[in-house]
Amino acid sequence: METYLRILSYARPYRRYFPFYVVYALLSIIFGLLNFTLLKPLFDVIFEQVGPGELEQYSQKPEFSLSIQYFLHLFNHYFLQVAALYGKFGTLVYVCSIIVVSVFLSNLFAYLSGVVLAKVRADIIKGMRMNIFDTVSNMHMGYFSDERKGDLISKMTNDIQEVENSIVQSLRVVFKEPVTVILYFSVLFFMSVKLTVFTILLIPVSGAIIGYVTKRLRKTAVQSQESLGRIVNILDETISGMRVIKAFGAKEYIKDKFDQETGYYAAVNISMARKNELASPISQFLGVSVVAGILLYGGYLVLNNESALSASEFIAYIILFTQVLNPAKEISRALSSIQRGLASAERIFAVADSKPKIVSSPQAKSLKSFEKSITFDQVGFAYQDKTVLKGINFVLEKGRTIALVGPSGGGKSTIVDLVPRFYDPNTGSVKIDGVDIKEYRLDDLRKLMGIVTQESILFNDTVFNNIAFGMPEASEESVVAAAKVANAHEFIMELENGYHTNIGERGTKLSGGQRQRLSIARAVLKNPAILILDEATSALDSASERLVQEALGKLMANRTSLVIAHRLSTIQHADEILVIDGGKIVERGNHHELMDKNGLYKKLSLIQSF
Ligand SMILES: Nc1ncnc2c1ncn2[C@@H]1O[C@H](COP(=O)(O)OP(=O)(O)OP(=O)(O)O)[C@@H](O)[C@H]1O
Repeated sequence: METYLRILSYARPYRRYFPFYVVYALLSIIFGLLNFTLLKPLFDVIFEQVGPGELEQYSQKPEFSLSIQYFLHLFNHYFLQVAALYGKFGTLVYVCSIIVVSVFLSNLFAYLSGVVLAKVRADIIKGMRMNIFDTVSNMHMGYFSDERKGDLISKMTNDIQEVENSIVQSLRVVFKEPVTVILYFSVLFFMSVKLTVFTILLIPVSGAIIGYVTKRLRKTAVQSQESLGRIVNILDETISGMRVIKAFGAKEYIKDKFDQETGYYAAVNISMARKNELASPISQFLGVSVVAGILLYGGYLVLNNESALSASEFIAYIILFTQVLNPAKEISRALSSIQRGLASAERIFAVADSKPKIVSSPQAKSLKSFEKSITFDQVGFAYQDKTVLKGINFVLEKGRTIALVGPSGGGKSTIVDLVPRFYDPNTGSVKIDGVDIKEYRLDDLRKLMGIVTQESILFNDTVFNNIAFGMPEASEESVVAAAKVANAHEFIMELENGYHTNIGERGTKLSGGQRQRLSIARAVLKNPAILILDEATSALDSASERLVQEALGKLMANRTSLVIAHRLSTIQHADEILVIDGGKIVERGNHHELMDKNGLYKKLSLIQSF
């Protein structure tokens, strides 16, 4: 229930539509009901059931009062007048015309209420999507290594779709169908209390049976959505890793994996469908059984003259009752789909409720410029319980470059990730201009930095938008200027549409070196005070390598840079080199000092393995 209400809370901004919906829905129900209440007089006329007493009774117009009695009387008054004037057939035409008009109105209002609901439904889902997207984009980096990507994508697409299909669809059922049932039952009560009490006694029994079936659906729904998450994961890995899969002949392996998961998904869905499909036949069967019961009991009462119902009233009663079955069935069907939707909604809300571990503190200071230095003071860090950094101390002065080198897995990437607060240290602190970076506003801190990663992170967009990423106000000239500094302008101009060429997903239409130069151009345009650079390890051909090196050189010139270095040229130009191994700084100094030391650095440089 709590989850359900929470979904509805997304509709709060649209509550002004609710009165429209209520009015339309009520009118639709009332006009629908009118059809069936016309049946009784119709039968009366056809079966010639109207006695002289009744004729007498309705010959006068009634005194106005706001009661069912008044309207019934008024209706019968006109009805008998029409009957007297036009005869049986004329009355039939009269009744049928009213039926046609009221069916038309009933459906018109049903349509209008549906339109209002569709708007609210679309808005609820949009609100949910935006909410999740926002939450996920605010999460700290660690979250993305803990959560499976496929599962996240699946939650943001399939689960939301499931909520849309089931729960929001059932909104109609929440109001319209129960009101229909209540109104129809009121009329039934009005017609015969005895018979209606009898039918109401039968309903909880059928309700309990249907409830039992639908409750079991939820667990299966969770399994199904989790499996779908894994399917998306495999698909994502397969498509992004197609090159490796083909080269290593791993097609069969990945196919088997996919086959297993889709097989499981199919099995879960079959089991879910079995339960789901059961709901409708069961309610159909129970419904007809109830009608048969009423026929039997009511027929007995009528035959033995124990009921106030006339024969035509009894038939009208039965017909009206069968009309209650439809909304009742809708309610039972909605109950089963709500269970599925709730399972999805819970998965979505688990994401929506995750709290980012790295946020600006409420008293955070603004940080407009970088003046003096970045300091690592006794920094220690662990991923969960795996310690990867211990007692890291260094000072990076403004305008200087520090290069981090060392064997793989030593902790270099982790060190640079602490500067933009992708992670926070467990012990010690990282300071900018003498103040712990946790005390600055996160946005301000990151605005000072430009990051060029080992793999060029490009988006399926134009060259222009990839360079001006996060800077929508950047001018054409500034983007071109940045591209020129990054040695990218020439190749961009050779592309089909120059700066407006779409570079494909992750820039697959470009070469490795071109991708790197685009990433560099992006950093040049941002012109950050602090540059964090993770040099690519993959070797480029010498011409391309020279262009990239030159571009990097220009990017780093007169800038404060923290570089994970793999190129000897970068290392030689660094003011200080920190050799990182096993989470510690094991050697430090410039190139010559370190070569003289005869330690790990010398060993690494001799085998060229930075
Ligand atoms: N998200 C993570 N969760 C758990 N452990 C991690 C995570 N990221 C890295 N590690 C571990 O932390 C250690 C340091 O990794 P890091 O990436 O900082 O090393 P590195 O020196 O940059 O290596 P490389 O040169 O290969 O990129 C490694 O042992 C690695 O297995």
